[in-house]
Amino acid sequence: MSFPAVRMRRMRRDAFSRALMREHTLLATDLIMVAFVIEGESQREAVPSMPGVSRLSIDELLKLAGECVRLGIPALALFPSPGASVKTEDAREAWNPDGLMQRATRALKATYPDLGLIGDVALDPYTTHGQDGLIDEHGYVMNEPTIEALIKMSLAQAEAGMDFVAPSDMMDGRIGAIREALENAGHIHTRILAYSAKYASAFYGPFRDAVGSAGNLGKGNKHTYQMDVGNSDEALREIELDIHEGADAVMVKPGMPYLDVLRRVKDAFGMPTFVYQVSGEYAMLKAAAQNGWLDEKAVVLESLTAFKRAGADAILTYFAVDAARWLRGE
Ligand SMILES: NCc1[nH]cc(CCC(=O)O)c1CC(=O)O
Ligand SMILES: [Mg+2]
Repeated sequence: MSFPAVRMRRMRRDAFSRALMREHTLLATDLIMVAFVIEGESQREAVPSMPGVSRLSIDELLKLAGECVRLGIPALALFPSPGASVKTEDAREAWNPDGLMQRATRALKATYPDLGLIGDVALDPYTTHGQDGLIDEHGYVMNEPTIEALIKMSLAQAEAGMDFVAPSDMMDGRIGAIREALENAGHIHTRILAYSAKYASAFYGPFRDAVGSAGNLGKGNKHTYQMDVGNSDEALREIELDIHEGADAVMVKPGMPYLDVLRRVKDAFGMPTFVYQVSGEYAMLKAAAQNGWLDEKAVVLESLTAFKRAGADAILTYFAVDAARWLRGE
């Protein structure tokens, strides 16, 4: 059957039939807000490379959490920006029971027990060298010693009440090791969101400014553990391993340049599949909008809908609060 019997434009003519045939609709419940946490009180430090994003002290974080709850955003992903004074070669502050993440988690859980909390598990905010793991004398990130540190970090977060630990480090075998440690400690409900297919991307630049690891990393890079940009079969192998090691949800990161990977992952495994619209994606959209070159609301909602179309079950995005407000017409 062809033209004129088939006129694709017939269904597009009116808003009601466009609505009826729409395959994917973005909801506030698809979104995970991302926040950077700092010490202090009443502190909001603007991140210059991410206009509109601030690092928040715990009391300010509580206000953001309240807004997430009001808007129906199910979860908040926490990233610590602990400051230079606690950074060490061995990152030991990461598992201090009274460290920043642990205090933030307890405060949030006390006030908003139903808001899901996702804790980043990686050493980069806590190391003097800015790598996600512990390094040997050549600067190579050592796999097993790093896993031992990540286990301690995960247990500290779980103990504080974190709902999801989210290892973003890309060490081999860490999901299984963390799962076993959580089970042995009785944390049978703590979920693991595995950053399984995490690429060595230049789109993380503004994030490294935000958590204060950029200066420490210097000219270093993360190519010996994060994935090569040219690969997607490898992403499927990474995801499969993490599923077998006990991940509850898997992640593809970055987002917009990796929609093909997202689709392959969702099709291959049918796992809860999350995607991260990272800091550089935020900065790109924001900068163009601030120049008047793009319509911010339109492009942000379009980009988030595209993640759903590509197979994402949930989206970590710095735009979560804005997007949820726009979806309600606020
Ligand atoms: N463990 C580090 C980490 N966790 C999340 C991001 C990036 C997030 C973003 O760019 O928004 C990074 C940066 C990196 O791998 O260097
Ligand atoms: Mg892996």
